[in-house]
Amino acid sequence: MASSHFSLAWLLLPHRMNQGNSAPKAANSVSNNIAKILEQRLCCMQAKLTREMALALWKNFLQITMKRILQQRRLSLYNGAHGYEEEVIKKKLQQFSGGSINLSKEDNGMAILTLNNPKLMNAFSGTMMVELQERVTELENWKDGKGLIIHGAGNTFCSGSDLNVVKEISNSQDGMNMCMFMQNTLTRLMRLPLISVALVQGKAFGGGAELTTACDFRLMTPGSEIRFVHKHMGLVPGWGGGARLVRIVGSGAALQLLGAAARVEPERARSLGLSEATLLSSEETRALAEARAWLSQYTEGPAAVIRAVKKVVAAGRELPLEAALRTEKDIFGTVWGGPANLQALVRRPKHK
Ligand SMILES: CC[C@@H](C(=O)O)C(=O)SCCNC(=O)CCNC(=O)[C@H](O)C(C)(C)COP(=O)(O)OP(=O)(O)OC[C@H]1O[C@@H](n2cnc3c(N)ncnc32)[C@H](O)[C@@H]1OP(=O)(O)O
Repeated sequence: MASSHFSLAWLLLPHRMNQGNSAPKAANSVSNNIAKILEQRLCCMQAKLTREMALALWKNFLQITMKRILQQRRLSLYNGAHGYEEEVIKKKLQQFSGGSINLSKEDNGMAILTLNNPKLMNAFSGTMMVELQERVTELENWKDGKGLIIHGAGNTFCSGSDLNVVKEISNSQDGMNMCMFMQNTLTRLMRLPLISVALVQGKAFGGGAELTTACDFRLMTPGSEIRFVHKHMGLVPGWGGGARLVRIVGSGAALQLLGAAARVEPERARSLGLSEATLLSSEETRALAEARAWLSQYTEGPAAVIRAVKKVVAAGRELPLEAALRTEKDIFGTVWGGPANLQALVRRPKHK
């Protein structure tokens, strides 16, 4: 605005000064000088404005980037202080390609994350581990999101880590770094302000079984199974699936499932509280439609409220009581007097 006013004045000035015609030379020289001074000032101001705008944009960019990095650090478990070398393990994982992790975000606030490596029963290649981290970052930055369904391509969920990769990184340093990398990603996944569902079709084995526990709910199709096969691989869960399983089914049942590498079919999963429901269809498209319908009962409504619901529950699930209560207070503050709250006060619904 300011710069356009100045340009206008500068354009008008010589014309005005020439109107009288009484002392043309002197007037011309004065007008030229004034014009020059104005031109110089204008240039200075434009340069200053451009500099200020660039600086403001840069500051804004830095603030957003810092906020994101801090948010990721806050939501993650491991950083350099824990001997975790993210860039080292990422570089390593990038060497083992295959498959992909696909994300589709829908206008209704629901996202579908597809584990896509059907040739290997959707086992996680190195690049898929890195892609999962990227997709989680994308979901963290999706402010309209309310729900998430994770499923596998080709009618099966996931058979864990790609054993070809496991073999290549079987030394202790790589193993620890991969473990911390996946724990960070799955912890951030679990803490997303989205209500998440693992749709288990076919097999969820090893790391695949662990991934299901990072979701709020599990739905199973007829004939599917969840199996923590780690013991048979001479391992224990390392992606956080052991700790989360204890919180879902209790320590006794977790010990049974891990200790026997037991096959958990839909009925047993339901009775243990590991699965919320058994779907009617085991056909890929129909099962996904059923999962959407099931999830939509929790995601209908304004995003701000649904996300607040998930945040309150996540705090209650993870934090000691006093910290959870304080967090609940803060989250309450984000919805109290908000649009949905004010509209409800006008509507005064009866909750019959
Ligand atoms: C820390 C590591 C730990 C973790 O992350 O927590 C792990 O996850 S370790 C991996 C644990 N998973 C396994 O050990 C699964 C091993 N695979 C199987 O038991 C079976 O393949 C199956 C998943 C039960 C499927 O059996 P089936 O339906 O009979 O199919 P195929 O066996 O013919 O499998 C097709 C094809 O896929 C390959 N495959 C399957 N899983 C993996 C895997 N995890 N890594 C690498 N490759 C895998 C399988 O070998 C077949 O390939 P081809 O032999 O070339 O046909």
